[in-house]
Amino acid sequence: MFKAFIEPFRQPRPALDPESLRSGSGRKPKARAKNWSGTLGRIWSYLARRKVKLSLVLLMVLASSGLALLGPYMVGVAVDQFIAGEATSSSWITFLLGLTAVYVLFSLTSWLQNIWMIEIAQETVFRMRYDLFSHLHKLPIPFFGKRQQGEIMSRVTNDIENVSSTLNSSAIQIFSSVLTLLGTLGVMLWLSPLLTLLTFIVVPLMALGMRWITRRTGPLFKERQRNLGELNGYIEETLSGQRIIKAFSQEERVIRGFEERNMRIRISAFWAQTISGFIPKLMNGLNNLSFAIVAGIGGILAIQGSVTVGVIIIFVEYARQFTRPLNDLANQWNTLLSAIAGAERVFEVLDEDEEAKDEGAAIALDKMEGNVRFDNVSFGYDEGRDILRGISFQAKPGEMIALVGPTGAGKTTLIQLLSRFYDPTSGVIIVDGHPMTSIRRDNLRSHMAFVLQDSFLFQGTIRENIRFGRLDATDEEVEAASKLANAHSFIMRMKDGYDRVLQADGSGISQGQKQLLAIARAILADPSILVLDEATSSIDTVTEIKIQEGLERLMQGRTSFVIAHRLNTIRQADRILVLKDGRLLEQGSHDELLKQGGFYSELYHSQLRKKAQ
Ligand SMILES: Nc1ncnc2c1ncn2[C@@H]1O[C@H](COP(=O)(O)OP(=O)(O)OP(=O)(O)O)[C@@H](O)[C@H]1O
Repeated sequence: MFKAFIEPFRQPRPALDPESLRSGSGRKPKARAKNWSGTLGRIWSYLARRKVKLSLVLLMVLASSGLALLGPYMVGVAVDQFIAGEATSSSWITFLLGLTAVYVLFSLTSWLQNIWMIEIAQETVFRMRYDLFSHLHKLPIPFFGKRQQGEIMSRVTNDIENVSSTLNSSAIQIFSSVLTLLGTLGVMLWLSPLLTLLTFIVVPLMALGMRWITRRTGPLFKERQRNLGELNGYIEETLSGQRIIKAFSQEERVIRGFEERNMRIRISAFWAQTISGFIPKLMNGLNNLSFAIVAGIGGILAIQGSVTVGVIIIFVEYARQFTRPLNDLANQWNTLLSAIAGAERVFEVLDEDEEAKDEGAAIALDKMEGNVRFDNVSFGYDEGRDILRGISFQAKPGEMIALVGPTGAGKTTLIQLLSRFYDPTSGVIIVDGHPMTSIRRDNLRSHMAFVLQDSFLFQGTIRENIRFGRLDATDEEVEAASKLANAHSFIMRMKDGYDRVLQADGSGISQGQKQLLAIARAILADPSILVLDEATSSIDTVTEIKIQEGLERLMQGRTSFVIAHRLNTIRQADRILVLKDGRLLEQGSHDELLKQGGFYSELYHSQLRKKAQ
């Protein structure tokens, strides 16, 4: 009967998760935090926004930990009263009602602490995620140039998720485990120091046993993780390279490769789990040993009269109870470390300097003529290594400027400066008579549009993708732009027409069609300065003519910078800038440059020869 009341307090002992044993007693943190206190302080600054609720949570944790101790204690006291013959029917009823109240309150306080903490944790990560995402969009382009996209993604998703799950459960669990351990120890010492010593006699054995096992399973789990990582990489690689695999009939070989890797996981996982499977058995065995010691020696002490039966019952229950927080602590500790390391990685990004603010007196131009002058401009991504050297040229409004040169010459870099993703290390870029740095970035970019080789499409309808050029454009304007871009007819042939949903990776639409959409988008944006990156990939002649027509319409009346790969497409350019090793080697019209008989003429003739072959 008493047992029925005690049970609710005895939370199911978590069988140690073999996964968590990879690094000893808990999940191995991916990285250790470098600045513990600083990071904790910053997490606190988020949590502190909900001080009142947080205080309530702490109060509930205190209450539930206390109630978890009170239950077994009341049972012990009642047993002593019963043995001493002091129990009356009214004291029984009081006891039963009291125990029921303790049980109900325990559940209530545990429930409240959980839901309030989840609320606080979710709000905290909501804000962190928001801060991180909005900060990411204020960071300058060089930040992205130096990092892998996947790595940044992992900070917004995995690292934040790590903080979230730790705040949700681990933080409370660690706090309540410490409280329960200290409380249990305190009450036990107060009741009987000797029985306390006997109860805890098995703890060093548990620690030694765990160490012995985890030292063996740790490397096995690591190996399994490595094998798993290898398998995941293999799956990703073979799925993305599916066309090539099929084209070269390599399916069998790929499946054999998978089988080998799959088998390696099977073997390492078998040993890791078999050996770590001993842990719950060991814990159980030692727990029972502790139980037997307390019951045996406690029984002798009870016969001698130095402790009561009630005290033994309390000890037996507490002894069963204290392994839970011990296990919890072991399990949660590394999760906590990993979350702090995750939070640190999030704060690292938050500490990155935003794109420099525009100068106080920065101006916004209502209209841009498109007059661009580079005046002795030099630039390098890394200090001391110039990529562009002393570039000077002028583009008058409406002119078409072509950039040519071998790969790595600096054509894209020049465009990056024009868009002010980077600033020159020396020299100045003048737009419509104003140094570029004195024009507000957003204003400058609003007068520009880009049609790049690999035009980016968002997941959404064709209409939405075109409207990205000007968000307030009407449906009619979107269609008019598409007609000018030569995109309308292929859109209308598609199922759902303008409402056809495109995938972010651009699947379901050809490279040429993507270019036509990008041209429509740029026409809609109606920019003064255009940047075109000519497609290198082969596109069928009909589409190429369409693209060319669309581009010509787009370029009319705008200053255009065209990165050209096929020299015959830029013969009509007003000026061709020939770049080589970051220097402006030659500039002039097609005919002028051919007459000069320099590098351009060499390039042009070599392309002609290749075509003829
Ligand atoms: N983010 C970057 N950080 C450091 N170096 C870079 C970066 N981007 C480009 N570079 C280097 O700058 C040089 C010029 O590159 P850029 O992309 O401007 O050449 P490009 O003329 O456009 O070449 P391509 O025709 O192949 O596109 C190259 O040596 C390249 O390695």
